[in-house]
Amino acid sequence: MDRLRAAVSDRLPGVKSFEELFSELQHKAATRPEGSGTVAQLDSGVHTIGKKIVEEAAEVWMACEYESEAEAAEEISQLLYHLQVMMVAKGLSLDDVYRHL
Ligand SMILES: N=c1c2ncn([C@@H]3O[C@H](COP(=O)(O)OP(=O)(O)OP(=O)(O)O)[C@@H](O)[C@H]3O)c2ncn1[C@@H]1O[C@H](COP(=O)(O)O)[C@@H](O)[C@H]1O
Repeated sequence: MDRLRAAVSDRLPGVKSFEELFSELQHKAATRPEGSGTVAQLDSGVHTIGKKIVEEAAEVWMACEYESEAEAAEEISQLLYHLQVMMVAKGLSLDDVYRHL
């Protein structure tokens, strides 16, 4: 728990954690604000979200093999986002996934 607290307090201001992003996406799904890309993704369905995950995974691979660390990190963040969108689409919680880690 101390390590978790240290990791949170070390984070740059304005930078969200995996858990914070997931809460935000769940809130967007529940409130459906105008202009939300997440709501549009959710409306597009599991098949389209799945294709996006595969596309982002390929971008992660390419960035890690051929691009900078910063570009690799950005692609990884996008993959994590789209995985979270799929979790919300499927009604999965963080614990549903964490129990397999
Ligand atoms: N972290 C993300 C995030 N990562 C990736 N993406 C989306 O994933 C796309 C990936 O970019 P690419 O360049 O790979 O894709 P692209 O092919 O150019 O884009 P598209 O043609 O697919 O739109 C981006 O265009 C975003 O639409 C994200 N969209 C939203 N978020 C966060 O999710 C939260 C809710 O966002 P909204 O629902 O848009 O309010 C906010 O905190 C956002 O910062």
